[in-house]
Amino acid sequence: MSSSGETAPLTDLAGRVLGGVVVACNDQFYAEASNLLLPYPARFDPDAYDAKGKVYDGWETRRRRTVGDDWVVVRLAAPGVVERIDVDTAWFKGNFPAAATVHGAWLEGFPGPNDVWQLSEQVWRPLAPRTPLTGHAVTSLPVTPEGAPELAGKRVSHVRLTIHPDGGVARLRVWGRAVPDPALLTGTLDLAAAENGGRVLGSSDEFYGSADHLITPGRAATMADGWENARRRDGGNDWVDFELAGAGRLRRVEVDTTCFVGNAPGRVVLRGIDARVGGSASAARLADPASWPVLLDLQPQPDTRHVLALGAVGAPGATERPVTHVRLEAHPDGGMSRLRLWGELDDDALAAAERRWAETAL
Ligand SMILES: NC(=O)NC(NC(N)=O)C(=O)[O-]
Repeated sequence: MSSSGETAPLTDLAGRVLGGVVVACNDQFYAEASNLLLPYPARFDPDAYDAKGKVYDGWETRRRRTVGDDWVVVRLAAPGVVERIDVDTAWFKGNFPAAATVHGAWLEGFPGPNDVWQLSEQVWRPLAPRTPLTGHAVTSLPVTPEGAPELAGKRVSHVRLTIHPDGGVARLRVWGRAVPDPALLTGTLDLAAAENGGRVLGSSDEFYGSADHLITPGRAATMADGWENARRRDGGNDWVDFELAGAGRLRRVEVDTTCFVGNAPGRVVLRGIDARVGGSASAARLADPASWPVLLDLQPQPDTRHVLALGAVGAPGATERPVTHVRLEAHPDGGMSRLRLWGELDDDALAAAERRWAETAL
């Protein structure tokens, strides 16, 4: 899922689909903290009760009878610079927290729940100051130099949401830009993958499913886990634009229509450009993706993972030209579960990733 604010689209770095995970929390008596990261909007069944009480789709702690606050720690799917945090109290109307505070930390390795409990308070730096919440509403907490004097513009691996003093939160979204470890960007990798720094810049239509799903890890379990537009009736075609992890040459392409049985595209076209080339003309070229050179023109099968050597089936020269941006066209419409663009970063793109890693270190 991406969020387009006033700037370029952001990635939900905590999202479960991408690989975010709850590492620890101090209480989840009524409802499990892992629900915070689910991709779909919180559900509510007015008649659902269990042995503990009302069933909620979110994280809910018990009513505190001691001084203190409740907290949850989330490992981000990819390290990144956080720009905004959304705290969604959907359906928590008489039991939402009075306020929330968010901290971030850079934690090496893969600390487990016991490690997190033992962390010194000093490792947690403010990301968003204490902010009042309201019931059944999303409160957006921007990360600003004032509210996050140490972390604005810096990468974190974990965030901690503190609720004051207790209550329920349906969803937590941590919007930002992934900053992958450059040590993981060598060799042949998926240059479109969100965890490698690729992102969706825009799409024609996400009526049934987010285009961000195309670049998440693993394979789709159901059609809900893919990109799906509505049936198109105007003679045009649907599309998704991607910015890659950096400039690179593509070798292999994976066009995965798994789970799209009666609604896969009739034809898939991939186009790509190197936005670094062309000087002042490059902005105009970037703005006109329908004119980018074709890399691949394919008639895919439904419900099939097509793994293709671009040198063999792609357009002439498709593996020779570096690309920074790719457009996926679905003709005339239709859904897909994943798009993988395997290749190598150019030396200068890898050097840029190394600089970004260094600049964003705390
Ligand atoms: N009706 C409720 O939601 N009550 C309590 N919560 C649950 N889950 O039952 C509470 O105290 O917040």
